Amino acid sequence: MDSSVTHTELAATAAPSALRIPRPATPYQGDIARYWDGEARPVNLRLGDVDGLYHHHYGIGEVDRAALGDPEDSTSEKKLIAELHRLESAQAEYLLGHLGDIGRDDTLVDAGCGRGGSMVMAHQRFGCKVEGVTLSAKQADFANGRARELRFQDHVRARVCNMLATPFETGSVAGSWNNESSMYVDLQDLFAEHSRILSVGGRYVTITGCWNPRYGQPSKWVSQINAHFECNIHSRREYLRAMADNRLVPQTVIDLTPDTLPYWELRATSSLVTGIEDAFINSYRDGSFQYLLIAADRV
Ligand SMILES: C[S@@+](CC[C@H](N)C(=O)[O-])C[C@H]1O[C@@H](n2cnc3c(N)ncnc32)[C@H](O)[C@@H]1O
Ligand SMILES: CC(C)=CCC/C(C)=C/COP(=O)(O)OP(=O)(O)O
Ligand SMILES: [Mg+2]
Repeated sequence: MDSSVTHTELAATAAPSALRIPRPATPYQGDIARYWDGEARPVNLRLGDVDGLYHHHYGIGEVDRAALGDPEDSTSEKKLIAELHRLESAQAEYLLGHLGDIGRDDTLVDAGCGRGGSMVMAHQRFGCKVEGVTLSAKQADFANGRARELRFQDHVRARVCNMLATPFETGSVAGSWNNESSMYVDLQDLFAEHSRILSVGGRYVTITGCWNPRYGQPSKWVSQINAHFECNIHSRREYLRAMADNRLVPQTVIDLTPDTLPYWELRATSSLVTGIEDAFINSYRDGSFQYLLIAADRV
């Protein structure tokens, strides 16, 4: 990304989203739309400024200590931001790697697309069309602005739309995903809509935080995360039950909890902390909260 163009300038150039729904379906969705319309955390914008891929999800993988250099060095903050961003982009690549064989003529759907970083990565990886939906007009405008910047606008499009009621034709989608966005909706409703738009044999993937039924009930840390993001974290059991009820049969379930802890431990040392780091670290460590990838086939 041209380093002279930062997110602020870019957002100013984004044309109004041409695709808006009249209003959210529930008062809660109106609150979530306002949350994301108002979100401008440095931890998200400074990381996205590294290369123009703006994420609202967390990282996985080992920290590259060599890339961090000397903590006393004047460039250490910049290197730390780049490393956190690398881990967040690695998470998106990992999700995309579980979509299976996607061709250039296929369509993918990013359900809860944020500022569109994963959509750009999906188009770069598969050459296909990528449709994104978000409740936030600001996020849709930003994502479409980035797509124009990259001249991807013919293949990457975000719209303001409820992921539970999308305009996509039944059976028209080869792959779809929720990247840290399933905790804002009812899972039966969510998987019914993914099952509708996916072709038979299509692939659904989610990376999500979920509370661990072995712990018993949501821990206080999980409650803190819910309050911080105004979301409603589901249990691992609910995911698998709602998928099975909607013709989505898990092909892979991977516990990424050990893989995301290094990201959180590094983030907790940065100047970009938001105050939620301890809740994630403590809940991952005490086993009450898990970070999962689930890939399922539409049968
Ligand atoms: C934590 S962000 C994740 C964004 C993106 N998946 C990423 O990985 O960067 C959650 C996203 O879910 C979207 N969202 C929440 N509820 C939604 C709904 N009912 N319909 C569409 N989008 C929704 C929000 O607008 C936001 O873009
Ligand atoms: C795993 C769970 C439960 C995630 C909840 C959804 C969420 C808000 C993700 C990160 O968004 P963000 O990147 O905007 O958050 P932050 O500001 O903390 O980086
Ligand atoms: Mg973030």
